Amino acid sequence: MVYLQKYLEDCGCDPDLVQLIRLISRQMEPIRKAFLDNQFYEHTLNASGEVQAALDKWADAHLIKVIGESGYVREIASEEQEDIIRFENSRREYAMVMDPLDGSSLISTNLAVGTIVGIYESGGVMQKGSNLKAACYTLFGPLTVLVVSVGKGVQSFAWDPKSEHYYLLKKSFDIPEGKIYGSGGVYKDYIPAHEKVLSYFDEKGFKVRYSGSFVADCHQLLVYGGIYTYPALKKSPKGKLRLLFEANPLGYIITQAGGAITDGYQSPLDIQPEKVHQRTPIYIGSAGIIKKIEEIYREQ
Ligand SMILES: O=P(O)(O)OC[C@H]1O[C@](O)(COP(=O)(O)O)[C@@H](O)[C@@H]1O
Ligand SMILES: [Mg+2]
Ligand SMILES: [Mg+2]
Repeated sequence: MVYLQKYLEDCGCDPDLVQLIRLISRQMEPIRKAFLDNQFYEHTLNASGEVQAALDKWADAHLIKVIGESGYVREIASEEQEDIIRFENSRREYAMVMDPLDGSSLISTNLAVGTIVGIYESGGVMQKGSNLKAACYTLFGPLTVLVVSVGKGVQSFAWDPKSEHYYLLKKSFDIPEGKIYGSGGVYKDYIPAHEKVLSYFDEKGFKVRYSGSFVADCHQLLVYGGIYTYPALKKSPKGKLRLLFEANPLGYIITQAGGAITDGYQSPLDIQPEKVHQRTPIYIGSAGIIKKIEEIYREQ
């Protein structure tokens, strides 16, 4: 069995980056254990104006504390924090963006949710996603699975509670041109370009697979191919998902697996962020389908 730390070291990762990814990965069991006592919703809103789940706040506070104390990270931007958090005493310049708990609306349904993290080597968090040094996410499903990319393709690791290690599950992913899709939003709010994209999916006989958890709906694309989308809507032209915490880390990983991401016109990975919590429309998944989606948008 190949364990996470050994695999990252064999990839030639900086030792502190190996330790940072390992430290992040080891917070997933405490987060998983916190599910039981954090099934309720708070009366507070996050910076995106969304009601916070107790687990959103628990995971956010836990990760900020542990990662902040590690000394590896200079800045953290979190979906659950209004402002960027700076650690003056950090001994390294890594900068981390995170969605501490993605899929919050599913916590009480026991469907798969996860934690999303992007890591920049230096230069702070307000950077293009194309500058990411590494990205990872966990999926709290039947297994606790960690999916990670350090720029050398994509690997998945499974948590083994007996040995208390993550061991290598799959050492590479190559996204096929699949025929499943999941679209956020409601029909009456769809813009004409998105309606045309959905008609294309129907013509091609695509099946709907949408759970309400971005990280879970994206993860399945690594295996089956296809598309996850939360598009621009009439009343919210930038869609729902956040550029820094959701689009960029998953866009980096899916691209590393031979897939692609677009907002309809360009890759969000090429967008210079202006606001910490800015949103972006997202189509993510099989590269050939993304190309077709951009053709449809160009024809509008
Ligand atoms: O409930 P909707 O409108 O379908 O939106 C679901 C989407 O919202 C999200 O839950 C937003 O993420 P958070 O749970 O981190 O806020 C995505 O995971 C998911 O794809
Ligand atoms: Mg999210
Ligand atoms: Mg979240």
